[in-house]
This record gives sequence, C-alpha cells and structure tokens, in this order.
Amino acid sequence: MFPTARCSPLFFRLPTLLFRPRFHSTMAALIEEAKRAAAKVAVEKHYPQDARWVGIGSGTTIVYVVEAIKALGVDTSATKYVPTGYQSKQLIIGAGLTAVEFDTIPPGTIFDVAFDGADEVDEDLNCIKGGGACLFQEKIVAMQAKEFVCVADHRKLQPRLLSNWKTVPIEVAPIAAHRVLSKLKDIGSVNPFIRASASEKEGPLKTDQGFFIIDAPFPPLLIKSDIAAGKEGNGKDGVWAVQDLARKINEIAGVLEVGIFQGETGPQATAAGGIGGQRPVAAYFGMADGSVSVRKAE
Ligand SMILES: O=C[C@H](O)[C@H](O)[C@H](O)COP(=O)(O)O
Repeated sequence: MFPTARCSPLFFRLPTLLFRPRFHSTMAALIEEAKRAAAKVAVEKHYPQDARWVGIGSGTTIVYVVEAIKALGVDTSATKYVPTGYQSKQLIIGAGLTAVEFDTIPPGTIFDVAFDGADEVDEDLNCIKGGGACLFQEKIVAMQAKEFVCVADHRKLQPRLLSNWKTVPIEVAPIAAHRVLSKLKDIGSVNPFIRASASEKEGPLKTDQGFFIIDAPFPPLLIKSDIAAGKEGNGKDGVWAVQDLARKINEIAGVLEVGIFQGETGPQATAAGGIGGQRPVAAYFGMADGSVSVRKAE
C-alpha cells in the first residue's frame, strides 16, 4: 500500500505536487465557465430588448452578465445601468455602457431588471450576499427593480443558507462594530468577527460606504418548509429561520444592512402595492457538467 500524501517521501508525493496546480487551474477555469453559462441564460431570459434602467451587481459573476448583455447586440444607447459600488461602476463604464449612480436617479424610477451574484441561495431563493463586501447598495438596487435575477455557479446552490457559506456578512458603522459583535453573540452567533483587509496594517476592510463588515457564523437557516414541518426557527435553540434572523440582525443599532436577501420578490411587492423585492424571481446556476440549472420563485 502507498503511504498517504501527508507522510510520504518526496518520491511518492511528486506526482501530486506536479499535477495539483494544473488541477486547481482547471477547476478554476470550469467555475468561470459555469458562471459565464449561467449569465448567458439569465440575460437571454430576463433582459428586456427595450430596457431603460438596469441594476448591475458586484463580484466576479456579474462580469459575465455584462459580457452577455453586450453579446445580445441590442441598442444600449438609451439604457442607464445603475451600479452597486465602485467595481460595478468601473465594469459598466469599461463595457462602454452608461453608469448612473443610485443617488442621481429621478424619483419614482423603477428598474426593468437587476442582475447580481450571490454567495449562497436556498430552496426558497433566499440569498446570502456580501462575500465581496457589497451588500447595502446591492439590496437597494434590487429593491428598486421590477425583478431581481441572481446568477451563480453550482457551489452556491444549496438547500439552506449557511450550508457551505458559513457566515452572514453584515455591514456596520465602525463606531458600533464592537457593540454589534456583542449583540450577535447574544443571539447565538459563535465567534463573529470584523473582516480584515488583505493587508493587516490597513486594519478592517472598508465597504463602499466606508463601513465595516462583520461575518457572523450561525447554523444553517430554516426555510418555510422547515417551519411548516414544526421547527421553530426563533433562535431559542440557536437555530434561526431566514426571515427571523434577518429581522433580528437589522434591529441591532449600528447595523446598516444584513447580507440576507429574503422576503418578497419584485412581482410580489408590486402586487402588494409597493415596488421591488430583495428576493430574486429566479436564480441561474452554471453546473459542473456545463448545463445551467434554474430555481424559480413561487
Ligand atoms: O459582496 C459581494 C456580492 O454580494 C457578490 O454578489 C457575491 O459575493 C457573489 O460574488 P461572486 O460572483 O464573486 O461569487
């Protein structure tokens, strides 16, 4: 029997050492292709030919959404693209599209559609967002759109939030960060922490608003079917339902916004007399086999 990689002599480990980088780069390339495939289908299905206002999210997947919009070949000269942060704005401008900041849109403007990525999506289409430190502008842009469409790769497709992605990103005022940490512990988060910058000497990472991000671990979050099956989800036993935890975190003074997108979809909000919803109408996932899987809201 061959020794295990951990304790084997170099002779036995050589093939692993030689092939591992290539394996990882192949995996990374496949993930990028999965994002691109999902973006293409999402844009083909949801981008209106005569779009006037389009929300553009943040992250690595949204790059392929913009690529897919350009590939449609439609006239974009009259379309305004609303970014969700610095990276998003540069992406729009770099593609030759017109970026219009959220705070300059005319009152009453409703976006035709908003596209964005996610860190995790559950069976009810609730999402975790903020892994790349963007969540506040993403939420207000999604909530200004007739429909919010999520695009991701297969790693994000999970039965419950916090299955694979273990923490809830929360944007907080720097002065209140330690207060918020303490309150999060009170409601059952074990070892929440302030996200650091890539360079230690720069201290905590800053969002586009100049705020901090707290990453708060919780056990996987319950969805509607769990509650219907008799589970409580009120945090008493440390387990929360999606909407209860989102509400509880947003109630903490010092929190700007929580990276849980839940509640109404755009069409549900419109039917109720409002506008926009933070839960997507559909989420498109690029799968490992090259196909695209879709989850649609009820
Ligand atoms: O903070 C960043 C945003 O919420 C992103 O949409 C999310 O993290 C997904 O990013 P990516 O497409 O890079 O996986």
